[in-house]
Amino acid sequence: MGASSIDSKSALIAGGTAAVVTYYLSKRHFDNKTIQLRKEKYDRDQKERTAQNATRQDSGLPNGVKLEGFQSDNVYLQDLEHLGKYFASEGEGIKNLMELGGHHAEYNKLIGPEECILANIRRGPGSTAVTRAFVRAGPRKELHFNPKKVNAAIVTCGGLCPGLNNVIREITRSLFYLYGIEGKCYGIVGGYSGFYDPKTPPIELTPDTVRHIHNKGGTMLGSSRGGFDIDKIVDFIKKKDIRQLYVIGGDGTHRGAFKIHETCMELGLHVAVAGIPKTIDNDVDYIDRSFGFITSVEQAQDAIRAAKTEAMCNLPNGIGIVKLMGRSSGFIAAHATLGSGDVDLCLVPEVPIVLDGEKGCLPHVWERVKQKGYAVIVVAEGAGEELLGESTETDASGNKKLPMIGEFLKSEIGKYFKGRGEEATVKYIDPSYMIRSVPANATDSLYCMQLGQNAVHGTMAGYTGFSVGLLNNKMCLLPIPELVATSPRQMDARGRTWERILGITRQPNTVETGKRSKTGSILCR
Ligand SMILES: Nc1ncnc2c1ncn2[C@@H]1O[C@H](COP(=O)(O)OP(=O)(O)O)[C@@H](O)[C@H]1O
Ligand SMILES: O=P(O)(O)OC[C@H]1O[C@](O)(COP(=O)(O)O)[C@@H](O)[C@@H]1O
Ligand SMILES: [Mg+2]
Repeated sequence: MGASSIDSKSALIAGGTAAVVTYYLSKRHFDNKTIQLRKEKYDRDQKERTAQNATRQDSGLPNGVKLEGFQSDNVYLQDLEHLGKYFASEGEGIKNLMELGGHHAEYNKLIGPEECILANIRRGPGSTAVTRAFVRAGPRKELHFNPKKVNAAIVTCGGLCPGLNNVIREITRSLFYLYGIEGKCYGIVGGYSGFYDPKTPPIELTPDTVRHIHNKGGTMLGSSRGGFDIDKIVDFIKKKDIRQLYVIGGDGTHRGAFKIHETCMELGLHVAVAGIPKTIDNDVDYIDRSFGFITSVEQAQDAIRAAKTEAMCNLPNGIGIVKLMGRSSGFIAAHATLGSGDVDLCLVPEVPIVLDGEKGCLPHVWERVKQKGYAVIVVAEGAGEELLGESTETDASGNKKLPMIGEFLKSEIGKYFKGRGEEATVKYIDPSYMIRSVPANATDSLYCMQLGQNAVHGTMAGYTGFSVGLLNNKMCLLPIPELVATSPRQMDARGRTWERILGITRQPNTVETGKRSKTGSILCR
């Protein structure tokens, strides 16, 4: 293949007429000239996107391309990277199994271009009705990949979360059963380092090997922090001829996934990278909630019930403290408090802790104990940094280590009661790892199933650099850079959730006037 025909093809692709070009891309890897041209086009696209977004933001409009034909809204569809811009489709002429009927229902709906999910569904008097929108998830008529040629890999990274196995299972089953891939599906063992660590070689995933895993907590693949070596990861992708990579993890993992996507594009590797947001902290922005979150809230309520029993039965002045996970956001603590209805004090990273005085939490606890004989406290692990100071230590992924807020509270409550001439009987419960290592409940199992299937629909259609999630209760595909830009998200300390907490616990509100939460996503509730 001569350089001139490569040039003319690239020019045609750049001109948007890729469909009429007869491609030579039967070869898996490309010569340097092709790679350079593709990289240049990718860089140009990126620059253009950034410039357009900056202009839109300056004029107060959301990012994305304005969709015409919407009667009552100005809808700006978020740009999603599609491999068809840089590579020929390998799926031409192959019918989507969804369309073929057979054991798939014929009434399956195939998603058309420009079908989208509106990000902002709130409207009020005088609303300007301008909204961003995300690509609707689901099976497409056009396949980008030929299932015969697809090798895939799945990796789980970061902390555990209920539902990881369900997602692994559903991706695997969708690849083999919905699309009939004929290549291999590799399970990368122990997080990103499993791409290259000889001590943890990949395993082969098939519908048989994943058959029973959805009933178990944890991840059959194992997970880890740290250990992201882009060159070695890409070496694996090349060596095993991987076309689709599924990365299950939180904000850190997604940053890594996007680097893999960008590197693949720069090297001319025909690979779709999909993320599936995993975080029991629920701190990935935009999505309604992350999988496993509801299960962990449910588990947290068992701990709160235990704390209440301990507090009620241990005299004098019984107080139960439950510490829950939530590094920079208190979603688990807040939702467990709301669901339980038995909590007298809820402390989260988004709202400063005041110990004493008019707005102090210690006098509040004293009051509640005096009123009903006991009190229950829920505290998120990341709360109270303003009191205890920020740690300079980090874990292998660079996440800050957290001060011992639970133990600190226990000691301060003891001192406060002593200061007022009484003993407090404080029972401290830290159920963290018991909460995130359980199997997914029914709601999360259903969610994981949808996530797994839609991740595969997305890659099969040729989308890349995307993540999948529920937005306003509809499944959609989100560009990873958007997702990580405002993650980890926090609760809005002036929002409805915190207002409800104050209603339930009747604790003093310590949110400073005028203070906004750190992340400002319009969707952060
Ligand atoms: N900015 C980043 N770029 C590349 N990889 C990253 C980045 N941040 C984290 N990672 C990798 O992602 C994995 C999980 O990250 P971590 O922060 O521990 O969990 P989570 O993805 O749940 O936030 C780790 O292997 C870590 O090395
Ligand atoms: O002890 P580990 O395994 O590092 O996990 C603790 C952390 O994991 C989490 O549950 C989730 O963190 P990630 O979403 O970053 O994986 C945090 O709430 C908690 O601080
Ligand atoms: Mg994280």
